[in-house]
Amino acid sequence: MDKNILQTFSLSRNFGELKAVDNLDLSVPEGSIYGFLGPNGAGKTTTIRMLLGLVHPSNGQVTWFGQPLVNDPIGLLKRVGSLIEMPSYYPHLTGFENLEVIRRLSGGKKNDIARVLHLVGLEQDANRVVRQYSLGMCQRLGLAIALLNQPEVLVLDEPINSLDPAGIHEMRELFQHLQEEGVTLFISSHLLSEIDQVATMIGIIRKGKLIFQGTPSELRAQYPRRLSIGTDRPEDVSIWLKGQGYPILQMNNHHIDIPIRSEDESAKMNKKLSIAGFPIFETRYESISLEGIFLQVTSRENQSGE
Ligand SMILES: Nc1ncnc2c1ncn2[C@@H]1O[C@H](COP(=O)(O)OP(=O)(O)OP(=O)(O)O)[C@@H](O)[C@H]1O
Repeated sequence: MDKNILQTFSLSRNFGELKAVDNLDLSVPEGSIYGFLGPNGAGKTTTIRMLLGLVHPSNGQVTWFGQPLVNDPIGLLKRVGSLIEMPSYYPHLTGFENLEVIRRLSGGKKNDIARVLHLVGLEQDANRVVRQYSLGMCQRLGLAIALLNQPEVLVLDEPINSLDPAGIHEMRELFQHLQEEGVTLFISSHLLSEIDQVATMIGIIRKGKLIFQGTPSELRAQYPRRLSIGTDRPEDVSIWLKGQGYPILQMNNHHIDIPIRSEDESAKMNKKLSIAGFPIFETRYESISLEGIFLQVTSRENQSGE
């Protein structure tokens, strides 16, 4: 897992005044499932387009398999499969026939189709027309197309977006299956919860900048705890907390959760709440979910930023 299959060095892209991607240094280890995370508009798609040579960087560079993309884009990208947006299929043709069209165009081998249908678990439905496919099945067909030329890496932009919970679950299992088959996966998402169970590496971007890169356990270790505050006046308390610079992780009729880094910070917060005179019936200092951490990291950047 030490070798990096993909790296970027100070990768940047400006659109006029906007720094859509700002000095990004990504390292994607071979064999990993890399979760590339960020809120909407953070710059994920622009980054992915640069990785695939579809958009020119304003600065910096991309290396695939240790070689600069610009040196041999065709040769290097042959080894990379991608799914950026839902491909347009022929709805009146079957899944198999849609794959056959692409295979012929790309000059692949006939038995490649059976291989990819098996990989994505679409064998049973291969002979149904695509207009009868669910969204999840369409996504899997897209993956099958991306896998046709036996890529060593798959780059997927928001592949789980808008799938139902069962579809999300199936897609996660598929990612793990592909990883077991030796494929490295680079997957973007705006929701950590979609891929936190399968990602072996996480990169988080916010406003074009990389604000975290590491394993899920490193992320967890960096942002370990939250304070759950019990109160009958959650609205007032949340306004006050925001004024103190705290993002709200979660709020309901009786509790507000905020991120807290240490017991000391927790004790200070207890004191401040009491001085402010809010009716607090309990405070609990507890573990935080990865999703909570993601919200914390991205919203903290939001406050300290522009
Ligand atoms: N061709 C373009 N011209 C001008 N601005 C652009 C262009 N493409 C992207 N942007 C801007 O760059 C920023 C990053 O967009 P990008 O699509 O990369 O983000 P994203 O993280 O993929 O978000 P989403 O998940 O919403 O697609 C946004 O502010 C977007 O409006």
